Amino acid sequence: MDNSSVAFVPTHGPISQSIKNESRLCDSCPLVFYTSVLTRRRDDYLKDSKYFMAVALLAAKRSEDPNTQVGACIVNQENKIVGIGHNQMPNGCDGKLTWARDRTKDNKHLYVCHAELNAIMNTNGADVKGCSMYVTLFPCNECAKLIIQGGIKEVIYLSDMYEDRDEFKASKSMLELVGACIVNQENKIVGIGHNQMLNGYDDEEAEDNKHLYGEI
Ligand SMILES: O=c1[nH]c(=O)n([C@H]2C[C@H](O)[C@@H](COP(=O)(O)O)O2)cc1CO
Repeated sequence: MDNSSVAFVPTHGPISQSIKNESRLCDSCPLVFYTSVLTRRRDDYLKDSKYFMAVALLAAKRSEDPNTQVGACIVNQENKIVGIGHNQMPNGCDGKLTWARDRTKDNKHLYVCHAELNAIMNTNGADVKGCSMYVTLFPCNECAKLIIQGGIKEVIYLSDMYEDRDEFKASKSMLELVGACIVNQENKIVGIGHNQMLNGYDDEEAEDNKHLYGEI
């Protein structure tokens, strides 16, 4: 028998009990030969887009912001993660600056480094050109500039809670100017791909590929 396609499962424990009917005992060892279930590819594995957004969500958990935690995960064209970031105070300023929101006084917005900026800075020298960014909150106008100038081809985001604000309208305009928009109204995940970097990735294709972003 070709052992490369066979999984061994101990005869004791709940799993062996549940599969016994489909199994036969090995003559020479106290293991159950189990060939029919554990050699099949499972369908319920974490797909790429969900995994990368989950990484962004996990990164967000590291943020000390008392109001909004944001995470970002940059993925290259080989589907490898090249940068992860969350919103945080600049290095060395931790605990020394206010997290207050009120813009009329000393406030966090003057200091905080956004998740997108940190993800780009955390790439350890990797080029972000042609990469995709998974981010838990739609990028502001300043982050959109970084994304565009860095050559990131696609932004996939979860929340668009500040969509009515001017910074976010400006951000969307800039990203739309350089790319194609993919909208999945149902689960609020939207991708914006930069046309010139996606080689013929047009609106129709984008529409067809909506399913790629799935549910998170
Ligand atoms: O794209 C973003 N990325 C990002 O990291 N942030 C950070 C800055 C703040 O720490 C926090 C937003 O705070 P608030 O929701 O209280 O205004 O999220 C905010 C945005 C959107 O402005």
